[in-house]
Amino acid sequence: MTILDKILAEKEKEVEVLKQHYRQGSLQAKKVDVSLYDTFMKADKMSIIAEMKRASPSKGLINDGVEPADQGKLYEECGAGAISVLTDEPFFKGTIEDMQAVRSAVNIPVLNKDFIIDEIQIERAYDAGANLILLIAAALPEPRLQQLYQYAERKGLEILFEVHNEEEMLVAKRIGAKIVGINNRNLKTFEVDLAITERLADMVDTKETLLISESGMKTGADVERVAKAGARGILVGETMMRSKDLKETFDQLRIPLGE
Ligand SMILES: O=P(O)(O)OC[C@@H](O)[C@@H](O)c1c[nH]c2ccccc12
Repeated sequence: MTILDKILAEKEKEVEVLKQHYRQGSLQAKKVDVSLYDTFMKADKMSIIAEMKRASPSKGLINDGVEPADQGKLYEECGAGAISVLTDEPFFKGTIEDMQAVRSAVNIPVLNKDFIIDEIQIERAYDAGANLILLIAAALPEPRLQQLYQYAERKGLEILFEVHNEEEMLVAKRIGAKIVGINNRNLKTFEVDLAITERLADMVDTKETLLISESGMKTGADVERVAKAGARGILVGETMMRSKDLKETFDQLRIPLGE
C-alpha cells in the first residue's frame, strides 16, 4: 500500500462523516473575488503560491509553531500571489479552520489543499472561502475527475489540476484544465525531481495553460530551471515554513520571467 492509498482510504472515512454531519452553508467566510489564472498569466515575475504546511508524511513535523493567520499575512506582505492551506488533519496536521483563518487575514486567492474525492469537500471549501481547490489526477479515475472538475467550476472555483506523469498530463488536457500543477514529488515514493517539470511542460501550450511547478523548490537556481521549462508559478511549502527571513526567501524565488 502506498502512502497515497493510505491517505485516500482515510479520506473515504472523512467524507462519510462529512456527509452525515456537514450542513451546507454552515461555515461563513469572507469572499475574495480574484482569479489566480488571470493574475499569474499577467505577472512579469515568477508567481508564488506559498503553503501553510505544519507537517507532511515525507518530512514529519516541519513547523508546528506558526499561527495560520499571521503566516498568511506575512506571505501576502512578502509578495505571495496566492496561499495554499493544507486542511488534511491525519497526515498534514491541517484543518479547515486554518484555511478560514488565512482567508480572513488576506486578500489574495486561497487554495484548499486536500485530497478531494467527493463533492461535499468542494462544498466545504467553497463555504470556507476558498478560491481554488486541488484535484490530484493520481487519486481518481478520469470520469470522476471530470465530474469534480465541472462541479467546482460551476461553483465559480478555480481548479489546480495536479499531474506527475505523461498519462496524467493527457488527462489534464482532455479535461481542459486551465491551471496545471506539475508535482515534482511522486506521491507514492516521495521522490522529488525537478526534471519532471522539464519533461511534462513540453506537452502543453503555455500561452493558454497556466503551469505551476510544485514541490522541492529551495533556491533561485531551482526556480530558474522550472521557469525555463515554462512554469509561471511555483508552489512552495517547506522552504517557506522553515524560512527565518521570508522577505529574503521571496526575493530569491521571485525571479523575473522572460517572454
Ligand atoms: O513542501 P514543498 O516540497 O515545497 O511542496 C509543497 C507542495 O507542492 C506539496 O505540499 C504538495 C504538492 N501536491 C500535494 C498534494 C497533497 C499534499 C501536499 C502536496
